[in-house]
Amino acid sequence: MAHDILIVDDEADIRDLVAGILEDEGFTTRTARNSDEALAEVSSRRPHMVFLDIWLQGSKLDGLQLLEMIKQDSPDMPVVMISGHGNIETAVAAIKRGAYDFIEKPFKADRLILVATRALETSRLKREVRELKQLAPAASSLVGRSPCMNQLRQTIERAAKANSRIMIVGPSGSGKELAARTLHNQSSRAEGPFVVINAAAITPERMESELFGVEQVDGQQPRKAGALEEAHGGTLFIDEIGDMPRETQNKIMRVLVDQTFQRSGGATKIKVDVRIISSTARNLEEEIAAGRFREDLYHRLSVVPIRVPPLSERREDIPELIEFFMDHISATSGLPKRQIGDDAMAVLQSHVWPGNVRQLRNNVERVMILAGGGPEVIITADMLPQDVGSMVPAMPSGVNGEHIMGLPLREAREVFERDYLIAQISRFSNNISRTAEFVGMERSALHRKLKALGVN
Ligand SMILES: Nc1ncnc2c1ncn2[C@@H]1O[C@H](COP(=O)(O)OP(=O)(O)OP(=O)(O)O)[C@@H](O)[C@H]1O
Repeated sequence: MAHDILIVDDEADIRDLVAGILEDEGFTTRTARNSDEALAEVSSRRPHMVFLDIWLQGSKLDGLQLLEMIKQDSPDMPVVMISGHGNIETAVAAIKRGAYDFIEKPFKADRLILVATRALETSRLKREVRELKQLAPAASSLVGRSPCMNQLRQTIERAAKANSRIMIVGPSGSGKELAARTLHNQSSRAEGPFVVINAAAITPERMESELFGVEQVDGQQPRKAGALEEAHGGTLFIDEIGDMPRETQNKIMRVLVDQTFQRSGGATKIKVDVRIISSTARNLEEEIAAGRFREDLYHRLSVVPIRVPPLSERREDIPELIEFFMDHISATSGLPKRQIGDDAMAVLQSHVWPGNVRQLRNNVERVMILAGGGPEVIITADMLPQDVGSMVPAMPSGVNGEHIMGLPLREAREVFERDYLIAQISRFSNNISRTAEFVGMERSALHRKLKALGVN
């Protein structure tokens, strides 16, 4: 669809000239002679952009006043001011009030077309960013209200304010990168860049050029800026720091001491202001003991250590995470949301989740794709991916276990009751009141039952 451009000018010659040039380029144009006509055009159908004369002789509102009216109603619509010779100061004032740019009379056709194309492109990009932000709240919010997640959020909030280096420790897929992003977003560097480098995914040979950049062999210009340079004024997140080669560890140590480094193959010292957040799923103490990681580097990087707990320590977050992922996946892929039946939720909450939140998310997506049907479909336990259902260590062994068949009924029932109750208690994170409510017993009766079954 051709872009629709409104041209507001009291001079017929200028209106015709601008309209002619833009129409030759394939734009659709409308014209207005004064502020009343302009406002009527805008309210009849919002144009994609406006060219607006600063003076507007014989009009109720002058260009600046009209600009303010338009911006109040449509803050994202680009407005380019047309200024007469010697009006530059007014044009600058217009930009301060939200105009995208200005062109000075007399102008060349090329300049007019360039300004229009850029303004429309910027407006499109802004709209896309806004839409993507709406679609992807997932990128920056830590979901979960379990005590350990609340504690993590509190620690992040405190640590974000300080400028100190942070080491985030936690198993794979538990949310270390998300925690690092949250730290960055809550810090005074939030407006600066957040650059990620994954030490496990980069070969030792490439690690230095990725971090420090590469100098052009024959000239002064850098051929490639490294992650440290890109992160200037912001945060550098080094994922899986335990996998960083020893040689690079030595170099990064030097950066930490005086915040300067040299590009690969270069001699110039580059000074940067970067906050480093690192993460590891490995036990760095063991890596230090084995001589694979520098102890002094560890102490420098781990001024504030933060632990992200595995999902198995916060099973009560699972329903909220599932809801969150369903919303997100449904918004980004168009798949309908589903309802999770009680039996399926019990299995999902009892599963060990070695791949943590990432694995949970992938399984939610798999279920949404494979379930078929619409939002009315209720996911039952037998519809879950097989490896989820079969890897539930806390599920009653009496249900599928063979040994139950060798027991008399009374003892088999005891085995079942014990395993069933242990599984439910673990699912509710050892909260007896919530377990009692779910299994349909009084709290005191559940206590007595557990005592009789020998469960502590
Ligand atoms: N608390 C949470 N709330 C919402 N989404 C989460 C949460 N934790 C993790 N995720 C999501 O799970 C996925 C994995 O998280 P992330 O990449 O942060 O984990 P990680 O610990 O850095 O993993 P790795 O060790 O493999 O690098 C991401 O899609 C992330 O958005």
